[in-house]
Amino acid sequence: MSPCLSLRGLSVRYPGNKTLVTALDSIDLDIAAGERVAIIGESGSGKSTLALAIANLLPGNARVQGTVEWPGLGRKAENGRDIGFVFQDPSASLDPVMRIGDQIAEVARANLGMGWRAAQALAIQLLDRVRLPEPRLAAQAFPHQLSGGQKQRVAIAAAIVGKPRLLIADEATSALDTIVQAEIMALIGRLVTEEGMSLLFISHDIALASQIADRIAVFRHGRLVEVGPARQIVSNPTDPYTWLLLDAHLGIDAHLGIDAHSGVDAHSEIDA
Ligand SMILES: Nc1ncnc2c1ncn2[C@@H]1O[C@H](COP(=O)(O)OP(=O)(O)OP(=O)(O)O)[C@@H](O)[C@H]1O
Ligand code: NI
Repeated sequence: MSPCLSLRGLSVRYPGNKTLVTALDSIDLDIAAGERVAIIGESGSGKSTLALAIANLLPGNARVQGTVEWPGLGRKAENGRDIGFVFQDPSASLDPVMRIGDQIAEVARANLGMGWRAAQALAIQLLDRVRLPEPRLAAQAFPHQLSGGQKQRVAIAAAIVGKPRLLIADEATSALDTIVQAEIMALIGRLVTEEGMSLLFISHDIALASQIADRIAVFRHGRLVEVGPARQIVSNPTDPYTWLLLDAHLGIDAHLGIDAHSGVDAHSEIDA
C-alpha cells in the first residue's frame, strides 16, 4: 500500500540575523494511511515547521528543499480539504464575533463548495460528533461562551469538515488542564479511527505522545534523530537524546513501566 504522505530530503531554512537558520534538515518520513505518528522534541526542534511545510502554510521567507508527496492523491494536497490542522490555541483559530455553527459552516462552504443550508446542517452534525452538548443550541454560541476544551472541540470539528486524509494536531492539548487534555486526546483518537484519517500528533511531551501514537519520531535541532514504534521508543530508545526526553517527562525509572497503548481509548472519553 502506498503511504498517505511521503517526505524526502525535506529541509526548511529561515533567514536569521546574518545567516540562514536551519529549522528542518533533510527529513525522510512516510506516514501510512490511518497511521498515527507523533513528532516530539524540545522547543525549537522544528516540529511546527514540519507541520507547516506539510500543510503548505510556511511563511513566505522560508526556503524549502526536498519533497512532500501525497502518493494516493494525484494532485496537490489542499489545507482544509485534504489536511485538517488543529493548533494549540483554539481562540486564535476561531473568530470571536461569529457564531460557532456559522464558522464551521463557512469552512464547509469555502472548502467543499456546499450551499449554506447544507453547510449549517453539517456544522450541527459535526458539533455532535465532537460531543458538544446540545449541538443545535451550541451552534448559536459565540466562542467566549465556551470553555477552553469546548473551543478546542469546535476547532477540531472545523478541521475535519472536509474529511481530510491527514489530521495535524500541533500541541493541540498543551494549553488545557490535565483532565480536559485527556478528553481531547480521546476525542482525537476516536475521530481518527472513525474517519480512517492519518494523524500527525505534535507534542513536546513524549508520555502524552506515546498514549496516542503508533510511531514516534524524535526531532532535535531540525533533525530526525530516531523513529520507531511508540512502545519501543518509550521502553528502549537507542538515541541518548530520547532518554533525556523520557527522563524529563517520566523520570528515568518510571518509563519502563509505560504501556504505549493503555492511555487513550474511546472508553476514557468523558463528556465535559
Ligand atoms: N517564521 C520564522 N522565521 C524565522 N525563524 C523561525 C520561524 N519559525 C520558526 N523559526 C525557527 O525555526 C526553528 C524551529 O522552530 P519550530 O517552531 O519549528 O520549532 P518547534 O519544535 O515547533 O518549537 P515549539 O515546541 O516551541 O513550538 C527555531 O529555531 C525557530 O526559531
Ligand atoms: Ni511548535
